[in-house]
Amino acid sequence: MIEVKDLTFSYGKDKKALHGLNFTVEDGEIFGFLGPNGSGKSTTQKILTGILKGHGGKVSLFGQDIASVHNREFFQKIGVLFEFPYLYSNLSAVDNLRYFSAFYPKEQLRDIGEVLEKLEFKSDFIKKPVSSYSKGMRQRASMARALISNPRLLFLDEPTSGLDPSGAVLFRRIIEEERRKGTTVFLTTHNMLDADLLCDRVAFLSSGEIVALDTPGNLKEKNSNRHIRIDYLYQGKREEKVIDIHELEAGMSFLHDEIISIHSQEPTLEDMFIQYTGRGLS
Ligand SMILES: Nc1ncnc2c1ncn2[C@@H]1O[C@H](COP(=O)(O)OP(=O)(O)OP(=O)(O)O)[C@@H](O)[C@H]1O
Repeated sequence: MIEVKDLTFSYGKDKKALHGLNFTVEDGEIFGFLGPNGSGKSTTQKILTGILKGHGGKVSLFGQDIASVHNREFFQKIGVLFEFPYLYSNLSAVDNLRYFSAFYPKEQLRDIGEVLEKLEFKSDFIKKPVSSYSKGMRQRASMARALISNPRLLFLDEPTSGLDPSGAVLFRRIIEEERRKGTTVFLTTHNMLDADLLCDRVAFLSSGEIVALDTPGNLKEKNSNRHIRIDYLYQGKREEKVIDIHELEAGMSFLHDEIISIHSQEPTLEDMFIQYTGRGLS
């Protein structure tokens, strides 16, 4: 679906933002693109969606080189939810969606009411201007804009930002539903939970370079120290012990009266990111 080969980009003469990225995103995959501020995520996303011109290397979407496509049909297959505001703030959610729907063939469109309902959009706000919405309602309207055209490829930038926990769960469910339908998703995020729960594979970006690319499970497993923490009671006192997972096969060979809990100390995706890049995600 997406093929990126030796992708470079410079802002002006001396500001090199991307240093030769190589990756592919398969059809129907949720691909996570993770990196701290300034690592080059937006630059990559803008190149992939045709907003930013003048890159080096090759970027193909749907088997076509992005540098040589100019037709509307190509971009009609793409849906985007970007962080910068791209809704008309003086229009309501419905009027925004009606306006943007006009750019797509009728048979491709979803029903505006159904999409807003799926996103649990509060009905009192449907006709109020976007400028009066909370961040969460704005995010729902933006997601509706991304989904209204039934895209085959979705670019989502921080989709759960500004949502409360139940809103984030709802959005993750919707993104998974899209995957089940066969939609390919390119997800840019700082949110490690989203990346871990949703992504088939993730790329870690640092200073314009991909420093790791694999499934979240493999990234954690490859680097796991395979330790287990045991909390237990001995002679009326609470104690804690960290043992290697293989020691467990010999049983609980230390003195104890009662085991309280056992936790595997698997690294998180964020631990892995820090290990690969030496930096956190903020
Ligand atoms: N318009 C611009 N002019 C000059 N330099 C830019 C411009 N936009 C981005 N850069 C630089 O390019 C590099 C990559 O920036 P980019 O915005 O792609 O990073 P990012 O990972 O998306 O960061 P964030 O998480 O803050 O959005 C940074 O060093 C940034 O300062």
